[in-house]
Amino acid sequence: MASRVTFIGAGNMASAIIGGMIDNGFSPSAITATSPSDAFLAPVHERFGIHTNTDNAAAVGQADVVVLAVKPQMMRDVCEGLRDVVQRRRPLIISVAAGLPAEALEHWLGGDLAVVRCMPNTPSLVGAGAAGLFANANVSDEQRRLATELLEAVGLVEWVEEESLLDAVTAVSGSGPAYFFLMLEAMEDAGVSLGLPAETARRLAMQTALGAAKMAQQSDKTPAELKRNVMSPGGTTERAIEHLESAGLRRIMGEALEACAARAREMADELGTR
Ligand SMILES: NC(=O)C1=CN([C@@H]2O[C@H](COP(=O)(O)OP(=O)(O)OC[C@H]3O[C@@H](n4cnc5c(N)ncnc54)[C@H](O)[C@@H]3O)[C@@H](O)[C@H]2O)C=CC1
Ligand SMILES: O=C(O)[C@@H]1CCC=N1
Repeated sequence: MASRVTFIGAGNMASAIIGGMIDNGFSPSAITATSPSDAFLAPVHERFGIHTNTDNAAAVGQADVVVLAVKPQMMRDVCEGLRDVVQRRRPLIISVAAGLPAEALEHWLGGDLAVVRCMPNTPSLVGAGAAGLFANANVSDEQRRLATELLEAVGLVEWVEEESLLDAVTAVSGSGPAYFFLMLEAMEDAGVSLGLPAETARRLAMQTALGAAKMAQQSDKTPAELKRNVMSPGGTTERAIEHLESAGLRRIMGEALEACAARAREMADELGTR
């Protein structure tokens, strides 16, 4: 891709996307990341060989795409500091911040801009990300293709046509890796309680998660059917699944994802954008 991409912020999410882009053949020389402190920038420069800059506006001066990857609480100040250069240059803006509406970002950046809101996740770092994207009315088909190309370099891209659905995407896939990491922790602990060495239990749990996800992706059966195929009548899996169901796992997952989406809405309210 010939486009020059500047990341404002060089933390977990920016590093995950940058790493995935480079693994997928994007040129490090077309990527710049910014942060107020060199302490954050030195590791990403060493790791990825990209340009770095402590001056956000200078880094945006050459960019075709600007990825806003700072904490939501900092976004307003960051955007207002970029207003002049963004209005001159008019790059495609892609925000990965949870909660913040495209309209607020556009307003803070001076108005009338093409803004894509993206909710990615950290497995982007290993090329297995999942991102939900929403485009405001100013985004052209060409810019949609550009955003798709950029995010597809690090995984699955799903566009949503209603912005409010990004809160649901946050609940399922944005925060989702943490639920599976929790599950891995719990399965390792349970394996250790049953006598396995911790490393063995961890490797078995990780490979099982990977295998189950791959099977679910590749099979034309639903997860419910695949689950039933593991459950021999009167066997071991049936006993474990009965326990999870009667302990309310489905209800707990539903409540957890609802709490997650509610927090995304609350964050937007706290930042005075709704
Ligand atoms: N961590 C995750 O799994 C996900 C995070 N997000 C979103 O990504 C965004 C970033 O989150 P993380 O990467 O986890 O945070 P982080 O704390 O790891 O990174 C934030 C970065 O912003 C930099 N920064 C702070 N002030 C700045 C400024 N004035 N100018 C330029 N850079 C500045 C920091 O130095 C740091 O490099 C958030 O808005 C979050 O909602 C979205 C999806 C998943
Ligand atoms: O926890 C958070 O707020 C961010 C957004 C989605 C994943 N991490």
